[in-house]
Amino acid sequence: MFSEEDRIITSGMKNEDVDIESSLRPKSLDEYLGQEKAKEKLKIFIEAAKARNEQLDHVLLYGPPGLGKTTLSAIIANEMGVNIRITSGPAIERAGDLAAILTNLNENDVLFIDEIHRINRTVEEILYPAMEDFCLDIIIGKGPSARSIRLDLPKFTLIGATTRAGMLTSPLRDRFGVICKLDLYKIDELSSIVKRSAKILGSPIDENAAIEIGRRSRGTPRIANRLLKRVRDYAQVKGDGTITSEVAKSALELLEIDKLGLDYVDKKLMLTIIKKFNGGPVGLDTLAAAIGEDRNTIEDVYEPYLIQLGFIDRSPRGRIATFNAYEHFNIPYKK
Ligand SMILES: Nc1ncnc2c1ncn2[C@@H]1O[C@H](COP(=O)(O)OP(=O)(O)OP(=O)(O)O)[C@@H](O)[C@H]1O
Ligand SMILES: [Mg+2]
Repeated sequence: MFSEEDRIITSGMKNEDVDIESSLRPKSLDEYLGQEKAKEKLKIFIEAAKARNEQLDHVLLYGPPGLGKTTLSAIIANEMGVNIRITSGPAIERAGDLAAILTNLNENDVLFIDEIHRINRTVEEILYPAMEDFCLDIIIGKGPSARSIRLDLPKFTLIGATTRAGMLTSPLRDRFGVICKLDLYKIDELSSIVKRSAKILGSPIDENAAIEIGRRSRGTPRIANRLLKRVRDYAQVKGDGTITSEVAKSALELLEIDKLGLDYVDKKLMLTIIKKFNGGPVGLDTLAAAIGEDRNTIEDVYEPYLIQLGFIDRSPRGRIATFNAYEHFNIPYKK
């Protein structure tokens, strides 16, 4: 019925995002709102590396999609005053592809590998010595005459991004000196992001409207920006372009986003636990089969927000719907 493309609150990228995205992307750590813990750590390490005139240690960023991993990587390179080369795990097919990228880096550059958990085994093995000793071991020739030569690489910083650190092999994970977890954003942080974006887009917005949009953004800046763009269209057509809280509310209602930002997949997931499995516990695989979604998608995309809302508890025996969830869906709680 619906595809992922139709979901306005998908945290994945859509085509329309590409052009506006770049204008909304913060360029420095100070412009990057929220994620105070990660920012504080990074500030110190960046300052220290710069003072020593060295490359920054390798950084692993993990967290749900749309929280700003790509943005943060570009900011790190910017703050270090170096170039960034962007690629992704699935894009590097052969060991030779990675070797070509690595040998073309300049001293202290950042190599950003998105979805690093999807890198293949042979490519991953090239990364180990590259990350640890900044060298490549290349085998030349075949059979008895084969020999291995070492090629020195420029000192570089690898920034890896993944939705879950647990999906990385431990030898790879152990080679990152800085590990930063990005958390879902709080409503006030999201409303600040909305206000910042509205300013860049040239749309006047009320404080309460910004909060209203923030509240329905599932803790995710990418969704906050997308909702803002839709609400802005509505304000332009139905009003004078100013985003008041009335305008925001009507627009969001029209988009069928409920007041917590839940959409039909979230509802289906919660109501399946509540009605079909009597509130749980229900195992992840069983739940995934019941709602026709992939188990990884449930874990990475839907569950983090439902857990933050306190709608789902994880127990060793499976997922449980909480009192809050029953209350939200107006279903009498019987436990
Ligand atoms: N801390 C922030 N402050 C302001 N805007 C932000 C922040 N984080 C992200 N954004 C905005 O959200 C958008 C999405 O961020 P980004 O593409 O970096 O997410 P991501 O975590 O890399 O997502 P994915 O995991 O899907 O690749 C960006 O265009 C940016 O404008
Ligand atoms: Mg990204």
